[in-house]
Amino acid sequence: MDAVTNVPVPANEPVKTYAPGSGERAALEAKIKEIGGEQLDLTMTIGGESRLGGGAPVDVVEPHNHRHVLGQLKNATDDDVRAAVDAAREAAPAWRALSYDDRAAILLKAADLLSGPWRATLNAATVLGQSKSVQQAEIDSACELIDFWRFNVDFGRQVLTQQPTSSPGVWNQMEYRPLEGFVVAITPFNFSAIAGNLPTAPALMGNTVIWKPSPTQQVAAHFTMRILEEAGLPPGVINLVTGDGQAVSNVALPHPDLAGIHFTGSTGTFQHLWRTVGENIAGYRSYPRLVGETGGKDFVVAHPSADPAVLKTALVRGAFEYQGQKCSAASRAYVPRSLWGRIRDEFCDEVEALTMGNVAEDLSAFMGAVIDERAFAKHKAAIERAQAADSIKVLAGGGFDDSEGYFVRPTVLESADPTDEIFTTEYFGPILGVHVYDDANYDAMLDQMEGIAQYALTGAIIAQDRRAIAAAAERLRFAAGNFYINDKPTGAVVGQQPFGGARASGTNDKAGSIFNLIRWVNTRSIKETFAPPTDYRYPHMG
Ligand SMILES: NC(=O)c1ccc[n+]([C@@H]2O[C@H](COP(=O)([O-])OP(=O)(O)OC[C@H]3O[C@@H](n4cnc5c(N)ncnc54)[C@H](O)[C@@H]3O)[C@@H](O)[C@H]2O)c1
Ligand SMILES: N[C@@H](CCC=O)C(=O)O
Repeated sequence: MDAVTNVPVPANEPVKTYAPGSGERAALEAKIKEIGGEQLDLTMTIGGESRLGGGAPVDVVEPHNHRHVLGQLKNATDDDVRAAVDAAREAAPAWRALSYDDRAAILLKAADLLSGPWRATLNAATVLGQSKSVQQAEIDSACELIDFWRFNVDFGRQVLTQQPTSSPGVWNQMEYRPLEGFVVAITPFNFSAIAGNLPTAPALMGNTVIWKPSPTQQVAAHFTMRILEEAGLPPGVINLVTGDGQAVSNVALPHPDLAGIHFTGSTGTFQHLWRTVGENIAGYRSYPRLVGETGGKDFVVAHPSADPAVLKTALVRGAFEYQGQKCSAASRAYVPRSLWGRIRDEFCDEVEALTMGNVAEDLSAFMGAVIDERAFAKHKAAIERAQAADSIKVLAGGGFDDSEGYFVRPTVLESADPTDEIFTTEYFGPILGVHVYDDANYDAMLDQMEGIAQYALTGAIIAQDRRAIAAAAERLRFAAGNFYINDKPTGAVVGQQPFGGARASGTNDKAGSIFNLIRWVNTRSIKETFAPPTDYRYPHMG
């Protein structure tokens, strides 16, 4: 039974349309009604047992209708996290003793369950809990998560096949052990796919995990855990703890068996986690692997040769889909004066016309609400500052209303000062800063914008002149980990555009790729000599 197997060849999950009258739309509507009509107990799962955390309760609400409570979680306490650490350590020997194929089969089954019977549930949870439009939910909680699970199985297999050469009389092998200890996965609110990928990628490579989702993503995280259980994930392999993460910081991060952190979220939180590890560095059994994908100040650069319709579409979709709450969202644009004069009014009219509302009731809406009160306050403050600044013109949007949901209108700000904070600060909302440059200053503009923000996540060049494209690609080589030519800077697809950025945007280990999975193994080189020497003397000794 020790055959070296091939794993199924992965292909990207097709995106369903949810057109009016379609079967998938009817199934989604029914699930939205069902989940929206319940009050869920958003439990932890520790050692396979579901129970509520021991700390303060947190209501999880619909962002577009914040009086409606979807369920309640309780913050995990230090004792809860200690129990999760114990469960992860207990489950580790049996989990790593399973073959790669056995572990992979669980993720492949989870992908099939999500592609079929669980699709409407996870999409409905993402629409309700994170205020994604149906189209944005489908590309995230269905397609991207299915892709992560199927493609990672193939990428992990490729890691295992990397073997050294052997000279005559010797057999050299590379063994891929899991890390010695447990991995902590801490996940953001904005992508159900990222939340599902971060704990399962280390688990696939044989590690056991403590998973701490964002409270505002907990409804979808809750169902993700149920899918993994139905797929056969043994108890203790992934232990879900709920809440704000304080107890994880207190208990799991300084633990001697912390073997790695798999994080996606803000730059500030990642730096806090890294600092905590640094402060405890002498106490660990091994150096913890730190993998973190964080913030962005993503750009669209337009050249005078750009196709105006391509530019407008890249800006509208890139900046405002999912309310600009993608780490990849276009939040600054550099447009030549000649082109801006031609597209500005039409572009701003399109932005003003974008539909925004209760995405769970109106499946045709383009946008929903921003995630919570804190995000709303941040965006409101940024817009009010811009409205009060002489150097900034508010060209579109500028409105906000939190009476029913946390609604912020898609907003376009123009400033002649390319150092203003609208070009440097991640607002993580539907706010786009535009700087208009003189056509003759293309090169100088590239030099200025290259390093003005601390991030290097995504960026796009919109141009038809090949020399202009080449100049942007070269000068902005280190300004983005994902670079797009004549496309929006969002919407990376697993297996096609491995995703991640550098500088303050993260460790760039490219989620959903072989480079990420390599971080979750600890290699052992084995040399076997078939006819070992029996005399210590070398020929030159005579
Ligand atoms: N580069 C990427 O791939 C990528 C993808 C998605 C989101 N992001 C970034 O994520 C951010 C938005 O997500 P967010 O608001 O959920 O980020 P966040 O940093 O506020 O939270 C991320 C996670 O960290 C947890 N957390 C916060 N403080 C903690 C602490 N002291 N100890 C332990 N856990 C703690 C949160 O509860 C959450 O689970 C943006 O900056 C965005 O750019 C980056
Ligand atoms: N991978 C996603 C962004 C994830 C961050 O929020 C994209 O490419 O748009």
